[in-house]
Amino acid sequence: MSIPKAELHLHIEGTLEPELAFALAERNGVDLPYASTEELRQAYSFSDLQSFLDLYYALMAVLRTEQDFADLADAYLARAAAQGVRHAEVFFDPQAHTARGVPLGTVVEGLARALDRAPERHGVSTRLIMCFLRDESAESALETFEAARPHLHRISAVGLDSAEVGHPPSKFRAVYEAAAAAGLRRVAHAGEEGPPAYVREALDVLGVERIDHGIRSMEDPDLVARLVRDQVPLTVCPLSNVRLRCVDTLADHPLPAMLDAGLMVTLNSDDPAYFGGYAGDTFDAVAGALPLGEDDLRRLARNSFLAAFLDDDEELRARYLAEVDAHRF
Ligand code: HPA
Ligand SMILES: [Zn+2]
Repeated sequence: MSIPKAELHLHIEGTLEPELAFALAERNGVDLPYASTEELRQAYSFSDLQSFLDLYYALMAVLRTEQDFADLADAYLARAAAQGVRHAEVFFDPQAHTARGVPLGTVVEGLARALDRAPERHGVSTRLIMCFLRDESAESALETFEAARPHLHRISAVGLDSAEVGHPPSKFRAVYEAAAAAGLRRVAHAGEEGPPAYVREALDVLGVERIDHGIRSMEDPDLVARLVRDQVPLTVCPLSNVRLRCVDTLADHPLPAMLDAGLMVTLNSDDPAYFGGYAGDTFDAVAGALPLGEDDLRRLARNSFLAAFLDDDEELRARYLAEVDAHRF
């Protein structure tokens, strides 16, 4: 679906398509334990978040140089633009790379090379969001933040991702305080596999402005009432939820109930190379499987720009919103 949209929940490492993984493996002399792209694709069958993360981190071995990160981001931006994405807020996982000996500067400067030219090359504006791995220690997150200080002019926000259960947001209070003091915006994954209490903690302890996923909030009516009252954006990823078995089938997804409840929901692709679709594919899939009308789809697209970190360019946000309003299905 080509309606103009912002992508607010997108892990750049999750856009690594099998073809690019093999090309980078060859360029860098990295051995992949798969004979072909088809064999690799067949491994994309997940039982939960952890089973996905194991493959996701393993494949990152092919990403080594600035050019690799630039090529990865440029390939994503081209695909996103072709599916109506006008603005992309891109997550990256620095610790997944520094742990393999790839310097943080290589990652940030490589990604920035592609992001900087995205407006002319692809007609896409961008922001970069640095995520901490919640299954690593709080000290490691703080060290990562300190290492990122020379690059903060490139980074708009911090986020929190990886294995959720057993790693509550409160573990990261200190690094979120440091990020806020440095003027960064704050988001966090919460309520994907973890309980509604993690969503509350992300808001109350970490001071986040948006919740990534947040679908399990629906189990807690008081929390839903608060999220509606404050219009806290939830970056929902239905294809991810089905592939990681947080939801049985797309037809069972709580997206319509979330919209009915008055929640500020946006639609996103999370790790599109692994979960079966980019932003436009995700709009197509939910439109096909769920009782959503054109008004709902337009609302989801409007929400994506309203929830975007475009406060420093309200003119651009207004232009995007006007494009959504002018869209004909
Ligand atoms: O959906 C996700 N959840 C947590 N961590 C992640 N890292 C990439 N995708 C995800
Ligand atoms: Zn995610």
